Amino acid sequence: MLLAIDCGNTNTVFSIWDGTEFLCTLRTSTHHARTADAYFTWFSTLVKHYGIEMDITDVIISSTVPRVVFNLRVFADRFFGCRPVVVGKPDCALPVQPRVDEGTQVGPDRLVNTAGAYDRHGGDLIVVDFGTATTFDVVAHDGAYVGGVIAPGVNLSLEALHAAAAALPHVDVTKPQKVIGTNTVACMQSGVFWGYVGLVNGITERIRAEYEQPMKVIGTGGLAPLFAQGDLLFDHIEEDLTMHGLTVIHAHNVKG
Ligand SMILES: Nc1ncnc2c1ncn2[C@@H]1O[C@H](COP(=O)(O)OP(=O)(O)OP(=O)(O)O)[C@@H](O)[C@H]1O
Ligand SMILES: CC(C)(CO)[C@@H](O)C(=O)NCCC(=O)O
Ligand SMILES: [K+]
Repeated sequence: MLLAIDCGNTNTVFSIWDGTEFLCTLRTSTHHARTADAYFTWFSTLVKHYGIEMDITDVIISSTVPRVVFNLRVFADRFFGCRPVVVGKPDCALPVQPRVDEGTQVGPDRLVNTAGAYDRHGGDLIVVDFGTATTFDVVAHDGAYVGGVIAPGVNLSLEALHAAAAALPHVDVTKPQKVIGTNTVACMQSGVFWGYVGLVNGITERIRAEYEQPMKVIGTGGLAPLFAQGDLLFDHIEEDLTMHGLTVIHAHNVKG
């Protein structure tokens, strides 16, 4: 069985893949100081809770936070006796090499999303991921990552408003009843919700114009379904896209 680990700047997600389906998906906050033993205590407790027969032989890691990789390597080695595949490291092969400016370190999560989306949909795609940042990844006809867009994340924008303006409270993102807010919270929610609907619409439209080929738009990340309520933003929404991409890259490395 494969353990796929996706470390974002905010959350780290573990998923167990038995070759056919994901048996469970576990989420914790990302902390570089968490030790291998702490990961295992948390992980084994939840796996037992869900009654899963744990038989992990392989581990693959994608991390946008370089510092967490050390303890995750120790975790894989100590508890599963394996050397993990780490996306973005020289010894991890990608199905297709990215085509970007020399010296650019593309976020591993974007490479993983690219591999997962190309496997399911073929090329000429825009993948929109609502994580700590909102990213747009352009996937070429042959499955290469060829660039994209990085915008501030939804929760980050709300936090920035709260942090910078004394009278603005902390609010959660949601679809507001009306565009014209009649209280502070409703005004902030409208700004963020309709602002991001406009951002996604505007950027995908401009990417399409620049790319000059028909493209499909795939939404992923926890907030994709919420924003899809605002407009026809996506051709598909796939919450497990990053995890799927990890299984694709792992299979590519085992085979290679
Ligand atoms: N299934 C879900 N339904 C509703 N909200 C979700 C779901 N999964 C995650 N979220 C919320 O959506 C937001 C985005 O989650 P997501 O996992 O896509 O990115 P993140 O963990 O915030 O960022 P990163 O991956 O960069 O660490 C988070 O606030 C999270 O709490
Ligand atoms: C943009 C984020 C933070 C999104 O998780 C991540 O992909 C990252 O750190 N990227 C590095 C820069 C780049 O992708 O061009
Ligand atoms: K993510």
